[in-house]
Amino acid sequence: MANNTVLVDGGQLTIEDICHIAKQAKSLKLDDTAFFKARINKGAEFINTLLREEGFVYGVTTGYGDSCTVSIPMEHVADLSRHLYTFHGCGLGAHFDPAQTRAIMAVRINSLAQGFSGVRYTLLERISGLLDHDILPLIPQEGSVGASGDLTPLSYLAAVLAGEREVCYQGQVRSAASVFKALCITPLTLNPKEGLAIMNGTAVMTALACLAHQRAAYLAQLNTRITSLVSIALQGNAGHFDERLFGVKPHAGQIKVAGRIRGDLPVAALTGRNDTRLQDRYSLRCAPHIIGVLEDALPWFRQFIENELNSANDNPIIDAENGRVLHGGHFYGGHIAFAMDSMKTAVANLADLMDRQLAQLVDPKFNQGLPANLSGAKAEHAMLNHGFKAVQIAVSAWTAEALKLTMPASVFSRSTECHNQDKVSMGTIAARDCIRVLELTEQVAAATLIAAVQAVELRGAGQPLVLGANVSLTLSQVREHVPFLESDRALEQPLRLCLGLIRDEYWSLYE
Ligand SMILES: N[C@@H](Cc1ccc(O)cc1)C(=O)O
Repeated sequence: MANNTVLVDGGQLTIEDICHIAKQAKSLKLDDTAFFKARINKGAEFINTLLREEGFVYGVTTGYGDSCTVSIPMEHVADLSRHLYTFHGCGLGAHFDPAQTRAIMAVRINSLAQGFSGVRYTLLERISGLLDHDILPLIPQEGSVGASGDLTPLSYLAAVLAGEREVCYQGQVRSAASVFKALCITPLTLNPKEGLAIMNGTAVMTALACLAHQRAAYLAQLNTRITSLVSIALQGNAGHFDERLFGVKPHAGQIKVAGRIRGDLPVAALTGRNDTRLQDRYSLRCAPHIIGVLEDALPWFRQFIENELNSANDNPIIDAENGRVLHGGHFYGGHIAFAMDSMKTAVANLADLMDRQLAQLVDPKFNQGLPANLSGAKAEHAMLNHGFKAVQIAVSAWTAEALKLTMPASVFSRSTECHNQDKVSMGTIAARDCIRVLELTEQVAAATLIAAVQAVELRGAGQPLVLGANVSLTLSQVREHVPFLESDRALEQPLRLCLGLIRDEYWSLYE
């Protein structure tokens, strides 16, 4: 398999696979072997057999959810999928961006490829075809309770496959019908179970969770490097990251963070006892204990996310092999809800940590002799210049906004749909909150990184510092893009630039 493709064959995908497809670093390749096609088609054929022999299948010859007691006469069965995506066309709010939309499509196709949804191979091919052409359904973000699946947002994928609603194609919003016509794509008439199979799962929240996991992992490393810079700039006590010290409280992620900071600090700082200050404030001394929580949680987040990603999250489950239709609640996104609620809390704690680190850097009462607000102005203009004062205020605002979003979404279950869905996950809201918390925390990181680099340079102005290779690399990689702040400057542009670099994972951090 060429390594610029991700094979979807009913096997296991990783978070990275989904992120690669989302960012177009790799393309999705659907298994086209006769074996796989037959395995998938067997489910669709089994539904036809059931219809012929028994004349009854939930969601095929019945209404949906609480309306399952309503029977659909055979002559109307073919219209049911169209009705399903049509009445769910009520999403509101901003649309998912292109990367998120690709991730959603890839996650859904992978669930259908498990072979338990009773859809035709053709349906998988059509979703994969949309990804190949980068025809992206315009999906509104709001309107899923994340338990009866992401029904409403996924109805936009179902409708587009049928040639309805709008897509984003080559950067423009156009009707799906016009794009299909231009590319000679025939709209797909969905089979009776296919509308439900596309919509009755957790693809939206799981896709966001994959993207969030990658961003959170990078932020944990970036916050670690920033902590090293802050410690150097504040002449911190390197002994706080001592190997033996962490050996006696052995959380693996915490040990990893302490080790990374230790590796970043100049060797001289590690040898002696810090005689100027015994104990730094908690935002330095406890940084491994804060970042370490996220580092330790990332593996279990991954386990939850990848399990969901590689599952048949649908209902009913069509077990063609054993000739059974299994009715359950696999559309319920409880694991993703919990992972996202937890991740947003751990990430917002990083925002809070960096906010406190920056507060120390700018404050002449605590910054060990650095200029107020880290202003780099020469003495004759010092009184005019305010350096990072407004940036620090903005960081406090972004941090407050991130912290405010940590209210768990999963505890806000509402009994809905005539009390059929009387307990729901709210996982999609949790995932959207998590993405927003990540955005805000990246803003905090961009500002703190620029300020910390300035602080290290100011510290070195009197007597040049001996810096380790990692830290020197970060300094030069920041300085390639953001010059030293001597006289007051509007910092929006460098902040935006830095934010883009964080999102592209530009800085080399740790192995
Ligand atoms: N998730 C429901 C199906 C459903 C679909 C659409 C609805 O509007 C409501 C319910 C089930 O599988 O039981």
